[in-house]
Amino acid sequence: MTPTLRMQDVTVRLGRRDALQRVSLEVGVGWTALVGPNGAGKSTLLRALAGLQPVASGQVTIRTNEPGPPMDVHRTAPADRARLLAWLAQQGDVTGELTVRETVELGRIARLGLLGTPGAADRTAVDHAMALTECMPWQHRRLHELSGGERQRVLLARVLATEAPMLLLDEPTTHLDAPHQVALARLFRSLAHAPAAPRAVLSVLHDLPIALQADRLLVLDAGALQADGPPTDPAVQAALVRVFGGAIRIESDAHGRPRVALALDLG
Ligand SMILES: Nc1ncnc2c1ncn2[C@@H]1O[C@H](COP(=O)(O)OP(=O)(O)OP(=O)(O)O)[C@@H](O)[C@H]1O
Repeated sequence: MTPTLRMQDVTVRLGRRDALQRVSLEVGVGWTALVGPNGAGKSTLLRALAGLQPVASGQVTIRTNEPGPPMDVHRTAPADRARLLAWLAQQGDVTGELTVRETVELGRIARLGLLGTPGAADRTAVDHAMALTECMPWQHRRLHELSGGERQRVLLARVLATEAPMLLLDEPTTHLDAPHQVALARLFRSLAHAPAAPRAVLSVLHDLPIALQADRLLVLDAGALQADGPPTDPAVQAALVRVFGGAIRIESDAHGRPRVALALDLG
């Protein structure tokens, strides 16, 4: 069973303001996109779900198929958490001196712990993650020798190498060109719906055309959840237009599927 993350009535205080205000939601199997304007609290919400951001009130719990009550994510040991969920930071957090392969291997070390010895399964997971993100050709290059988009794909490979059932991805499409954004959207959908081991994929996205391909949208504004549902839900679409201040329009394509357009009236 894929684990489920549950956020109950969570408030996060940053400085003098509430970056999250009494947010409740559940994240389970499927591809969920978290969207909202700059400063809405998306990264804060993702960090709180990952147990990396202390909360002022409320609780985040993980339910697995282990017997017993759900675990409080903020009280779970880092190595146990790493087996359940993987997090892609908004700003790359690894040194540029490492090679691409060494960087992707860090994803396995988080899972093994520093004293664990990598084996054949670890090498296979690293190779597979690099193949999925098309990083294999640069495996011996150092991170600082890569372009922004190439580096982003390596950091994503590190997350995929963990083989964690829950992926929390903060702006995974940053720096990517259009073909690689589309490839990532396909990858998220296939990971979320893999018949043998479906995963929970939660991605913060500014690319609304890509976000509308997700199974579910969470619309956040000013630290509060404004809508939660599939992209076809009129309440979700209305919330999107509202939180982006009318800068976008939601239209229907020839098959009745929603698509987003920038309201490009420059006056
Ligand atoms: N360390 C901090 N101290 C005080 N306020 C902070 C701190 N970090 C973030 N904030 C504020 O908290 C709010 C939420 O920030 P957060 O990074 O979660 O937003 P976001 O939705 O991810 O934004 P973006 O789309 O720009 O990445 C913002 O108003 C931000 O200015």
